[in-house]
Amino acid sequence: MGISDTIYALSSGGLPSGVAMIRISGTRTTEVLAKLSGKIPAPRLAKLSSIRGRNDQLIDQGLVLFFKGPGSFTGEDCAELQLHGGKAVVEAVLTELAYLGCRHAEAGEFSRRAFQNDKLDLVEIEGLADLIAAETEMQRRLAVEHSSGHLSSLYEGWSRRLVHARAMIEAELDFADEEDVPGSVSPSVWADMSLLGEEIGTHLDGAAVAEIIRDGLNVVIAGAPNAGKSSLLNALAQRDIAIVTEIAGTTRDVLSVDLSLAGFSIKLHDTAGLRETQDLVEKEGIRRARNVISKADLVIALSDNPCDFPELGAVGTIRVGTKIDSNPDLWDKSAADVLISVKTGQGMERLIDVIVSRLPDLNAFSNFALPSRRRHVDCLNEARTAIHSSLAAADLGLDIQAEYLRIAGDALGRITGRVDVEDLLSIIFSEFCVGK
Ligand SMILES: Nc1nc2c(c(=O)[nH]1)N(C=O)[C@@H](CNc1ccc(C(=O)N[C@@H](CCC(=O)O)C(=O)O)cc1)CN2
Ligand SMILES: Nc1nc2c(ncn2[C@@H]2O[C@H](COP(=O)(O)OP(=O)(O)OP(=O)(O)O)[C@@H](O)[C@H]2O)c(=O)[nH]1
Repeated sequence: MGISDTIYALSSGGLPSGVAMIRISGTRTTEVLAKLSGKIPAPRLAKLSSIRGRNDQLIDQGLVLFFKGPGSFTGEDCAELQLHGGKAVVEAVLTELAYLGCRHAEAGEFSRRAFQNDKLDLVEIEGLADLIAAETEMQRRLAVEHSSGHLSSLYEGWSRRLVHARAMIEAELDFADEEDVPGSVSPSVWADMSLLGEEIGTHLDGAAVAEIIRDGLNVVIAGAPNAGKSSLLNALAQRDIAIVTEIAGTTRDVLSVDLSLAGFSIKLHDTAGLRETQDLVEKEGIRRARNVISKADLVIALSDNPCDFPELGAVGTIRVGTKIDSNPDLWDKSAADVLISVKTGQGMERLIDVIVSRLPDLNAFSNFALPSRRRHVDCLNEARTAIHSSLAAADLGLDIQAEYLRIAGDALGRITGRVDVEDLLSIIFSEFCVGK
């Protein structure tokens, strides 16, 4: 490796902070530590040291940790400097590291090295990125299943079963008599492949829920002008985000806000009131409203008049009657799912309960080992299809059946990164922050 194979970055967050952590990785780690702190501490023991720059000038007193490769996060020699989290302190140490010939790490570069040194596979690395990005409890639980290796073990178990089946088939092909057509493979092999296809199918059933947990549920507030849409958005967000006026047609563009409900991330969108109009700007607003409604996971349809609910044709709709403080007599029970007044707060808790009841039922899943990324889902689908093709190809010969199982194994291997993923790496690692 060249002179700048040793990388560094501030791995902790914004400054100033109580303590800041600078991480170093690469072949020159010990040399750099010796220059900065005079000595190399015993591996994995935090040692309080003076950190000195050129001319022996004291920069800070902090904790120094050394991790001898390959027993480190990246698999290389690594070090951590846990400093006082002042801007100038950190700046001085980073400057010193550059002076000593190290290079600032790129986003995700520590994790990339961990992958290259077989410390982490791609599922774990993607899980780490998700764990760092997680804002809700559900996102954290999903991510930690990936980052901790649980999902990787599941996929590796499946890969081993495929390899075993292929080995049994190859043995039959190799050892069948020259004149003989290859005989049959033990039925238990096919029974296991059939079971594996089902297991992958069940696992894939969790993908829709995982996607909602990871990317959030799209909830759209829709209805006629003046129905109280913007008032509801502001009330649910507990912030003054949308402009509220008595003028019908106030909201033009789609306004979005992120909420956390029952541990789920919700993307709530306020839209322009739906009506016939000649106003060009309002027309465009309504076009955008219809567009987000068509992509919604859930629509909250508002009306301040029971005879006037918008017909949206959307998948999941909650019908909400508004302004019941001013028009209580207009409504009978059957007209709406929920009646609210943003002004008095009446019905708001019930509305939230109804929204939560429309969220995926996590009790249906025994754990959070769910496929959360398009990339995983595509590979899993490919593997399942190939297994089914193999099972259906009994008439075409064992070699064709074995080839389908090879395709299935490769698809699974691409999830964890054991097979053919060079072109994916830059995309995956670029999602990371620097220092990870
Ligand atoms: N101070 C500090 N805290 C941290 C990290 C870190 O790098 N530094 N982590 C960074 O993400 C996470 C912990 N993850 C880590 C993963 C592996 C190793 C490591 O040294 N692995 C070696 C030895 C394993 C062992 O002794 O059990 C190895 O895998 O060989 C360290 C931290 C969260 N907390
Ligand atoms: N009395 C009463 N008035 C309400 C309530 N909610 C909203 N309003 C009033 O109804 C009017 C319209 O509210 P908005 O929230 O702007 O309605 P909107 O559906 O977003 O309207 P557009 O942007 O025009 O589509 C405002 O004057 C609000 O103060 C309520 O619960 N009770």
